[in-house]
Amino acid sequence: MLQARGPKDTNLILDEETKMAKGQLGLALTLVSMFATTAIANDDVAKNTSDPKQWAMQSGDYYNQRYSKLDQINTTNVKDLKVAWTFSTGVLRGHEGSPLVIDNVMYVHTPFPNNVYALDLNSEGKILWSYAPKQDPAVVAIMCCDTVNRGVAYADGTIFLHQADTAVVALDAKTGKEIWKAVNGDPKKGESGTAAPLVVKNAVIVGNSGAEFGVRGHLTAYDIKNGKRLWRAYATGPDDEILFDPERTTSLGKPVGRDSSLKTWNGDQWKIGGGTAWGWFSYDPELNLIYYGTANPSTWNPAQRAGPDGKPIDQKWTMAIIARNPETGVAAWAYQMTPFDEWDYDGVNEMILADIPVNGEVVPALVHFDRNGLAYTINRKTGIPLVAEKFDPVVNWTSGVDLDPKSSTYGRPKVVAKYSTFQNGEDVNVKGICPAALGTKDQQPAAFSPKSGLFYVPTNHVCMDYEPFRVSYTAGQPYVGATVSMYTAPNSHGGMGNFIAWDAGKGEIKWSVPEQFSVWSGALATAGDVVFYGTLEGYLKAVSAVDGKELFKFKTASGIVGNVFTYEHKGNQFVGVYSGVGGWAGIGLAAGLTNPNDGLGAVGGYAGLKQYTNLGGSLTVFSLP
Ligand SMILES: O=C(O)c1cc(C(=O)O)c2c(n1)C(=O)C(=O)c1cc(C(=O)O)[nH]c1-2
Repeated sequence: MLQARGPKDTNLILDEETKMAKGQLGLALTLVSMFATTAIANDDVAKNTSDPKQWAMQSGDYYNQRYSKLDQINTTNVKDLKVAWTFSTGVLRGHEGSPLVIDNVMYVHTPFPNNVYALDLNSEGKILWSYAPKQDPAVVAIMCCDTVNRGVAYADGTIFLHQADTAVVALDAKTGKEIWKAVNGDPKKGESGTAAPLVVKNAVIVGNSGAEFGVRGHLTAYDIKNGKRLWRAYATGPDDEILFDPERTTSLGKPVGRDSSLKTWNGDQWKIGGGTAWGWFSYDPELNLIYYGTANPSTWNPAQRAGPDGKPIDQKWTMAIIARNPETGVAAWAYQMTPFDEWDYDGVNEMILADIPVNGEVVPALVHFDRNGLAYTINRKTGIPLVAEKFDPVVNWTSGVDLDPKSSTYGRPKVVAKYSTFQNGEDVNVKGICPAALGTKDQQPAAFSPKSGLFYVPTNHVCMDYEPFRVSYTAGQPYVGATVSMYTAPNSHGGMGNFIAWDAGKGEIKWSVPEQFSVWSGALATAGDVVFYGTLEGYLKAVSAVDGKELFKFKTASGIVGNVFTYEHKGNQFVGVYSGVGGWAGIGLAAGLTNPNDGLGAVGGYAGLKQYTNLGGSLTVFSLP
């Protein structure tokens, strides 16, 4: 069997092909180029993530594989797992992400108010320190999809926290003392922070949230030592602000040319045009590229975003995967999945890097399960899409992606007119669109096992009715412009989710486990051939990596929207997960909403959840007896 590679080679020289022609964009790029260096990955992150006994990054490694080489827990004994210990976070609402484990210390974070705890694993989880940020609670009102936080990052003895109010804070991992704090955005304009930071070399990289408030999306790098801003790359606007080089940044293998974003917007709508970066970031040390996706264009009402001729217009670079140099921020390539979005299919889901066979040839792939229901296998060096297939058969808004390089619609999805929500500018309630706005998959990250060669994907099986309405922009106020109602995918198994295994070389589902609710928890694959995930009812489940057969389940205190992680301590393998129902799917319970159209349509769709679980906030850790 083909062995896929993990991240390695931490000190490579900048790849000639990915070096951007700096200076051509004028002063801004000349300035960012001053920060270019030749060493690449953060050595400490690379060292810690290569030790399977630790869980040193939210995604397990730079490749976002969420795979552990630990194999003490395997398909035979996983049924014997017992709760080893638990920890109450003292906070209710959605608990996303996971703790980190470095040098026998576990770093636990919470949703707003974003408390952090350091627990000493050598002293039965004794609290070494805790950090409670002071934040204006007004920020809660501008968080679209619950008060979630996807976890802290660690490098060089420092914990990096990205707070709800956008502050990026560096804490001394030994003492919890604040080292520096940077302000990344303005909550008064609707900007917030939920995404986990990524540390590459001397930079901590963070995105922003708020595309439901007309926020202009950006990705920003801060110096890990002092919090000084190194570069900022917007998703929309002039070339020197999106850090695209017209001649060297490519899309579908060709230079993007001048004003690649500006010319795809009507007037200056790009200034309130969304494209936030609130998902997961990955990094290839060899190519020296970071990868991330951008969110929806604002507003959700497509008629308000039509071009000057009243026709659809792309709104670049929202809804796109972008590969950037981590030292300069300059883009190597970009690929837009859903031009002129009409359904809120944000493109932010994780990019999993793996070298896998596609059409008989091993390629450096980036695999991305998009909200729009298509799974993309892309050459991560060139940005050329190789495979784009539906990962849920109910997806109906598109008949697929045109992958013919000679075609005038190369790289674009073919939209099924009936499910377009842009009906000649009229506000029509378009029914039966699959998937719903929260996509076939949302923030819940998938895992990849180099052993099986398969991707394990937590998915949503939900459809919607979508009725656009006119909305005017006021800073800091919702700028949504559509009423959505969500419901279980009709004519199927009756549940709102599936947990699937995916062959990304072929673009095929290998097996699929039906679930009653969307699987809003991140998966973990292990060398024990076991795959773990949590459910919204609160089960931690273990299934066989080979055929998806259920091997273990345990009902935790609250619904699970966190990501399963694993580590080893004193010779024993532990598996843990946060419980605490919430996130967009659980917003009804988390925020106490009952009107079915509230929570951007999720309240009605997931109303049944309250029969199974309740609010919580705890960590449950399992091991073999
Ligand atoms: O456009 C944005 O800025 C933005 C931010 C967030 C967020 O930060 O949590 C979500 C979304 N959009 C979104 O579209 C979405 O489906 C979503 C789900 C969740 C969640 O944590 O369950 N957050 C978000």
